[in-house]
Amino acid sequence: MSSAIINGKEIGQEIRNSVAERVTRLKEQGLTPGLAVVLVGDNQASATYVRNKQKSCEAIGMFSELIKLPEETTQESLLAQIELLNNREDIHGILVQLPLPKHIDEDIVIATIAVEKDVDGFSPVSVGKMMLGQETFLPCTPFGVMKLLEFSGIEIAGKHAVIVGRSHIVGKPMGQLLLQKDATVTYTHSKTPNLPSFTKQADILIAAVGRANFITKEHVKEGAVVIDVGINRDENNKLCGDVNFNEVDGIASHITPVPGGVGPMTITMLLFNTVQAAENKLEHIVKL
Ligand SMILES: Nc1nc2c(c(=O)[nH]1)N[C@@H](CN(C=O)c1ccc(C(=O)N[C@@H](CCC(=O)O)C(=O)O)cc1)CN2
Ligand SMILES: [Mg+2]
Repeated sequence: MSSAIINGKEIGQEIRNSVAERVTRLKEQGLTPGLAVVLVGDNQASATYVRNKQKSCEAIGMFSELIKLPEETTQESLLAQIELLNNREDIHGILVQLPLPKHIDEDIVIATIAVEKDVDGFSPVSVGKMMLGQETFLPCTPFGVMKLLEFSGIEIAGKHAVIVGRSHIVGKPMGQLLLQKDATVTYTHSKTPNLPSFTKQADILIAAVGRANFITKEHVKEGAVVIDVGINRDENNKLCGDVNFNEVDGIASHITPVPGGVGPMTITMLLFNTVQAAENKLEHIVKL
């Protein structure tokens, strides 16, 4: 029997509909949520993601502004742009599309974004708050995975979640969010010996390694929930995940496809966070 497909396009659309209603309510109160997207250089994939983010904002009535800077932009002038956005009343969320050109220090740039506008949830303060379980913006991809699990009715408490990958934007926060929902979490990575001996124990397996079709049937326990965060190109230049879907289909109880699984949730949760940022501001004004 085939595994149940977790459809990120459908779940994402459902969440976007409710975010759109929140946008309408904010506009009735005279506030249009605004997102600034900063794109440096000419990475084609980044340009596509940024375009999709802007289109998604427009589709739900949010304002978005693209700040497009040339590849040779200095770190100093990028930081100055972010400071300007930090101080703008019409901008509630700021995101800097990653990766940045090599001569720019990503850590310094991200740390410059005002925490109340950090809708990617990447700044050290946002990450610290997340670790402490405090209210903050959660990073969009792991936040989206939590929503996929929730909407699919998958129990997390008491389950063994195994994460493959330890990036700052996916693997590390993913483990934290699952831990906060009472999963037992194991982190694995490229230097983990005998990887299948760990992944085979997973009730929930999160693949975030960035290697095409890396997770095969030998990594997966019968009945596991398999979440594929990878976006890769295979030898035929076809979009594929970190999981060899055809091999794992039928072994897993549930599986996310690529495309159409985790990917659409990343932009959905960005919209969600930006609306939240605008609502926070309105609440602040009301309190004053
Ligand atoms: N500042 C940020 N930079 C980057 C992030 C991020 O969350 N914030 N994540 C990735 C890229 N990314 C968004 O920026 C992103 C990647 C993929 C998708 C997506 O919808 N994927 C589709 C397939 C798209 C395709 O056809 O190529 C899918 O999986 O269905 C959305 C967002 C790195 N940088
Ligand atoms: Mg760099």
